[in-house]
Parts: sequence; C-alpha cells; structure tokens
Amino acid sequence: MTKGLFITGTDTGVGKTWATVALMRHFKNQGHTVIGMKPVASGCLEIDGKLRNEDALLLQQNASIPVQYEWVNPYAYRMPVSPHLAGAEHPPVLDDICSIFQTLQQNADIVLVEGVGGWRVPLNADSDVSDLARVLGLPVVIVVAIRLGCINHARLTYESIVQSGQACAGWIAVCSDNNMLLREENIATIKAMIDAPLLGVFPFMPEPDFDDLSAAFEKTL
Ligand SMILES: Nc1ncnc2c1ncn2[C@@H]1O[C@H](COP(=O)(O)OP(=O)(O)OP(=O)(O)O)[C@@H](O)[C@H]1O
Ligand SMILES: C[C@H](N)[C@H](N)CCCCCC(=O)O
Ligand SMILES: [Mg+2]
Repeated sequence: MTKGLFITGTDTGVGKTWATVALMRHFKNQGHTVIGMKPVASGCLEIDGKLRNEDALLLQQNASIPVQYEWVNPYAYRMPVSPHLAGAEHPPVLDDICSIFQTLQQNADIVLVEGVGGWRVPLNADSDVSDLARVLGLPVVIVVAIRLGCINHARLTYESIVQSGQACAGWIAVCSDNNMLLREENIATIKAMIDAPLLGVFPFMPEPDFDDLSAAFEKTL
C-alpha cells in the first residue's frame, strides 16, 4: 500500500465521499492510522461564522487522530459551483495544499485525498483536479456511479489519467441507481475496458453503513 490515494470520480455526486470514508475504515481495520483530506470544497455552509463543508466534516470525524478543520479543508467556498468560479477571489494554491498534505502525512500512515467534482474540474485559472493529484504524487482511484452514461465517463476519466502519466490504482463501482438496467453487465463492460483493477462494488444503500462498504475492499486492498 502506498502512503495515500487520490479519490476522483466520473462526476460530482457519484459517491467519492462515501468511498473515501469506506477506504479510511478499511485501512483503519487493517491497523493503519488514516487521515482524509478534501483540499478544495465548494458548496460550504456557514457554521459559527466559518465556512464548513459536509464532506470535509465527515472526513475529519473519521480520521484516526484529531485534525484541525483547516488542514482537512484549507479551501472552503460558499457557492455550490466549480471551484475556479466559487473561489475566484481566493483561488486554491497547489503548493499550499502540498505543504499541508505533507504535514498530514507525517501524522498518519495513510492520507486519502478526495478531489472535487470530476478529474478535469478547474481549480483556478491555471490548474485543475488532475494537476492537484499530480503534485501530490498519489495513485488515483476512480469512483464510478453505475448509471446510464457511466461507461463513457469511466473510459474518458481513465484515459485522461493515463494520458497525464499518473498511476490509476483502480476503480470502485457504486450502485447508487437502484433502477439501473443490466447493472452487472455494465460493471463487466467497464472492467473489460479499463486496465486497472476493480477494487470493490458498493451495493445500493439509502444510508451509508461504512463498515458494510469497507468490506468491499477485503480481497483487493
Ligand atoms: N452505495 C450507494 N447507494 C445509494 N446511494 C448512494 C450510494 N453512494 C452514494 N449514494 C448517493 O450519492 C450521493 C452522493 O454521494 P457522495 O456525497 O459520496 O458523492 P461525491 O462524489 O462525494 O459528491 P461531491 O462531488 O459533491 O463531493 C449520496 O448522498 C447518496 O445519496
Ligand atoms: C458543489 C458540488 N457538490 C461540487 N463540490 C462541485 C462540483 C463542480 C463541478 C464542475 C463541473 O464539472 O462542471
Ligand atoms: Mg464528496
């Protein structure tokens, strides 16, 4: 196991946060200390005068050790839009994120980093999510929501990761559409078309049970 993973997805709302928490649970069950990071988040709420993101709060709650919010989520934006728009006045600086990431790495065996939206979402005028994963030097996991359109999105995301020269550690199938036709066949199709391991299949689950979800990685990670 490398000392971290970067969790991206085929889109926003595909299950990256649940997958990241399930991976944290899995590595904790193996005896590792784990911290989760969501460096850039848009769609934050003001709590006690400070912007807070629900994904980041969940990652903070699930860390092996107490971690200050600003290290989990250094860039928190109010508007639920692409971060280069939400953060136009105070854009993310990748070097700053790297420094915090390195500090977190000194405090845990494994640091898992959740992206924002999909792989090519712009973060500022010059960089996007793929650049963030590259500067952090982490292998990438793709979270794929198994719904109509996912084959195309999964292939495009995988191809873009490969093209950028980054390692793809595998992908996770999230069965979030209970009415999806030919679900198994869709998963098999992506499996055959992506040259990276299927790390786990998450069943449909109205409320997250992270112990159940983490069991998906028992044989692969
Ligand atoms: N296994 C599942 N079964 C059913 N629904 C699911 C499952 N996983 C995720 N979902 C649904 O998808 C929603 C989005 O999941 P999640 O918040 O993890 O997505 P995300 O990719 O992290 O989104 P964002 O881009 O906002 O960070 C959940 O709130 C839930 O409603
Ligand atoms: C607010 C939302 N939940 C995400 N944090 C932001 C998703 C940005 C997607 C941008 C895009 O690809 O068009
Ligand atoms: Mg999320």
